[in-house]
Amino acid sequence: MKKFYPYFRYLAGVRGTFLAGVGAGILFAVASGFGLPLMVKTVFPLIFGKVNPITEVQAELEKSVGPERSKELLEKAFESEMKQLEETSKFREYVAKQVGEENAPRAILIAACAIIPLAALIRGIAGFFNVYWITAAGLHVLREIQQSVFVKLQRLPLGFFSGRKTGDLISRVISDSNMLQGVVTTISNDLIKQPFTLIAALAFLVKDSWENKESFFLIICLLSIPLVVVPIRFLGKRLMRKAAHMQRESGDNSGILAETLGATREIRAFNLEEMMGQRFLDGIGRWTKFHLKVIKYRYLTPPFIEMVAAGVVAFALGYGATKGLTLERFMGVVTALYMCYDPMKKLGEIHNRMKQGEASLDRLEVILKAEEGVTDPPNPVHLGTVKGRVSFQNVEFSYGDNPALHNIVLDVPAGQVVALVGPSGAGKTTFASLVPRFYDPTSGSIQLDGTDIRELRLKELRDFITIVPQEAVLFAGTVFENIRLGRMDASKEEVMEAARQAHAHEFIVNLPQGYETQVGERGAQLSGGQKQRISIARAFLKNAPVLILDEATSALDAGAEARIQEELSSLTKGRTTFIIAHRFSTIRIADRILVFEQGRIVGDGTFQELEAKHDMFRSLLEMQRH
Ligand SMILES: Nc1ncnc2c1ncn2[C@@H]1O[C@H](COP(=O)(O)OP(=O)(O)OP(=O)(O)O)[C@@H](O)[C@H]1O
Repeated sequence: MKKFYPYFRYLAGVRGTFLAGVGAGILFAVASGFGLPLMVKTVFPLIFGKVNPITEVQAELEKSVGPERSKELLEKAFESEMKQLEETSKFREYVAKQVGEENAPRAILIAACAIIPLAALIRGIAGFFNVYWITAAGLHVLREIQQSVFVKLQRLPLGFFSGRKTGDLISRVISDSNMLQGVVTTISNDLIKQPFTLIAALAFLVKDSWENKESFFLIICLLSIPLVVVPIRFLGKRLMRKAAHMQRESGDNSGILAETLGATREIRAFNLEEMMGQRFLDGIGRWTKFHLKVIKYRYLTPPFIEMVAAGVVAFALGYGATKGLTLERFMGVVTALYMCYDPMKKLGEIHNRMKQGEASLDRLEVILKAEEGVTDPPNPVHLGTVKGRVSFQNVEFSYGDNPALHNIVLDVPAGQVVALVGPSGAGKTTFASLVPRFYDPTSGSIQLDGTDIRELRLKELRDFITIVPQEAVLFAGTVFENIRLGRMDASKEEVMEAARQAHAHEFIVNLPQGYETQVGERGAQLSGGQKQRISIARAFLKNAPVLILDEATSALDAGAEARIQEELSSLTKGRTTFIIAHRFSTIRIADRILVFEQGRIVGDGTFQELEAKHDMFRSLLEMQRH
């Protein structure tokens, strides 16, 4: 339960609804725990007054000892029953006066019977509003949690994602928050009503004990509570462990599914269908196993509590019979006892559901409590515009314990086009990732126009930088919307102009709905070259002073590639550009080339300079040419 406390602050936005729900819950509880036993105790004598054993005993006594003495004796033995009997008689007299002696029994019967649906109505309405309002408040809290998780996911450092499966993260956001939603709804249903019903029923038993100067029922009820609580706690702990396993398996299965859906071609090409199918089947098997364990621990509690309750009622029955209890009192007490155990049973279920919810909350908190790493500075510097000079000063960087860059010292004047070359794993991508602060250097600093980039707001810094990734990333929506992502306030003309610059306009207007054509998820309905052009148009539209270009390794046909190269080189004009270069042609258009090897810059110069004196560069060129 403690785990949920920090999230109660989200209730602030729905305080009124929550309090109304609590109020309705208390009304329901009092109507159930106190009202029902009281009703049973008072309505039954009205209906079955004639067969009431006290009235029979009274008649017998009156015959033998006379009315005065009989009243005295009965009052001593059945103090509360006599009072009630008196009230009942007064009520009868009153009704007789109103409707006449003849009609009185019928009127009383109708009145008494009417109390039952009336009480049910009050209880029902209060119960409904309790569930409705508390659920509304609970769902509000859940929405806030989901929103925080989503916002947090967008702020987390890239390192957080590289160690995790996307499917598992999706499962945390969707399945675990759905689980929490289920918990919130169940808890809303019972969390307020049940404890108060228990208290109200106990209050009835206290009142009964007080009036009858005998606390047997209250004591056995109180004594049996630990019998119920201990197993609830024991089973709850196990349940939480199994629920955590179950959710983990669910995350793994989502991982397998996401992987399979993301690699449909490769799976077919390598005939991996059977292997992936088996993996998924094994995953579902494990999930089913843990799910069954969760069900076992969750549903073991209610029968156990019912057994205890039935034992206590049987005990009460035996005791009542030996002590000559009146039927009304006995019925009242048994109803109150039932009203004690039913909430305990439900509270047991709540406890179990909460444990299950805690397991899901734990999984969500892995995201919510993860360190953000790259954050905005407390007092950001505002630059407005920049020319685009980029400097690295003694920059070191490691992925955890894995060093990736060593002592990078570099000054790139505004507008220079720099190609990054080197063998695979040399650190080119890492180097380029530090400029938009996807990661911060482990030591040293990077400056933009002389200002440490960590002093700028992330949003401002990233507004100065355009990234054209290896593979164009398109989002579901129209072609127009996809280009406009470069600058959300761009006009239609500006979007079209950017498309012209990227030589995309021609093919776009030939699409079925032109700029309004839906690109499909991840641009599935466009060719690789078309997607790249849209991505380049987006970069033209953004028009940022710094450009990071990750050259595509997957080759298009020679003609398309040459044209895309053309557009890319026009995109680099006037911008400080870092190209992660894979092609000879690109390396040629660069003003300057940096040669990377094992996280160090081992060569820095123009194409001609490096070709003349840098062995490694020459061997890289050789590899390119063949
Ligand atoms: N997210 C990551 N977590 C841990 N290590 C990483 C991560 N990304 C890269 N590395 C490691 O850092 C080193 C540099 O990788 P980087 O991707 O920067 O090389 P690269 O020169 O761009 O390679 P390529 O040309 O193959 O893309 C490599 O040893 C790589 O294994």
